Amino acid sequence: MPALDIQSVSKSYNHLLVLDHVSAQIDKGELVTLLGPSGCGKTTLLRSIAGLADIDEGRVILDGRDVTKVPIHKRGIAMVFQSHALFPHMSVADNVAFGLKMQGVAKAEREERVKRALSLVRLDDYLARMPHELSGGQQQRVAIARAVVTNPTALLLDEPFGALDRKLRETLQVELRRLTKELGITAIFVTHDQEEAVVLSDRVAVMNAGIIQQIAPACDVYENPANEFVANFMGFQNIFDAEARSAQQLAIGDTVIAVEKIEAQPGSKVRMAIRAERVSLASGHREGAMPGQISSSVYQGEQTSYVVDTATGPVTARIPTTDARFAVGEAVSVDLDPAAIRILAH
Ligand SMILES: Nc1ncnc2c1ncn2[C@@H]1O[C@H](COP(=O)(O)OP(=O)(O)OP(=O)(O)O)[C@@H](O)[C@H]1O
Repeated sequence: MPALDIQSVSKSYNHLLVLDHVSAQIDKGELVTLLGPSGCGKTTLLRSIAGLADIDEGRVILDGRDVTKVPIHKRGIAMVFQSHALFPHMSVADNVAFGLKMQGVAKAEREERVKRALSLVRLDDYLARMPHELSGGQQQRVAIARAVVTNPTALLLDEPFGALDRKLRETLQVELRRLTKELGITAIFVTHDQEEAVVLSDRVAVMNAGIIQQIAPACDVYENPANEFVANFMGFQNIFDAEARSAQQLAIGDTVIAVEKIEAQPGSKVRMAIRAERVSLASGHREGAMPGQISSSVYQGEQTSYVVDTATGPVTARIPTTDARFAVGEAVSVDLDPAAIRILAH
């Protein structure tokens, strides 16, 4: 039985369909991220699970219990938001103890659980501090401790690290993952940052226009996008038309490439994707390779990104800067790594 079963949930705001029959099953102890562009419905889905938004259709089942009509405070859910919603006039310990107090947990047990929760977020020594005496990252750690201390059936996090700098975000991502795994908490994390989703998740649900486009382990979404939207969103810089010549041959313009396997009828048009890191370049035109001309280059530190004009259109190649030696206007051969070519579903 899944810990959370989202069954065909739909929601509209002013006749605009924001969630379109969304379904997903999440196992106990699993960390799933909802990833997608601004406005795709991530927060609305999270709020629907929490009971903060009424849904028009569908059901939300938590631990086998239909909670569709159950108010938020009776769902056993804890939430963490982007802005630190700590009580400003309460100490760190009192902030974390608040939910337990509401549940009527006795003082001695409360103190014990608050200490453990704060130790899990490495804030053992901060019990007596006030929120304004903490950094932004520490405040978010307190918010997480406050959320997990009540042993929620699910922990819902809405871009909790959105306001923090990159380095701190990375630290907190690792900590959050460790914490949820240690406690066996089922968690759903909203983000629009694909790197964050890949680092954190057991599975990533990529959303667009109120629909989950793909829900799969992070490496699958990253390496085997289900369709063009997911490929684009997961950073495939090169997406173009091609033709399946046979089960193992793909024609891109006049260039024919041997690939491992194509699931398409010979002669049919397909859309293909390849990451810029899997495209290599060589000076001059070589027989059998795709000919092109360098149109721009951007230095990116360890790597340099080139855009090459080809008969198929622009192709982006990202190669180690130490190997980069191409001038704008130079004629080059473009090689696509056959193992890295992905054929996209329509
Ligand atoms: N209370 C509301 N009333 C009317 N429209 C709303 C309301 N809440 C959200 N919307 C609309 O629903 C759509 C989805 O919003 P939602 O906040 O779920 O997106 P999101 O994917 O979380 O975006 P972001 O990453 O920008 O937070 C948007 O078009 C938004 O304008």
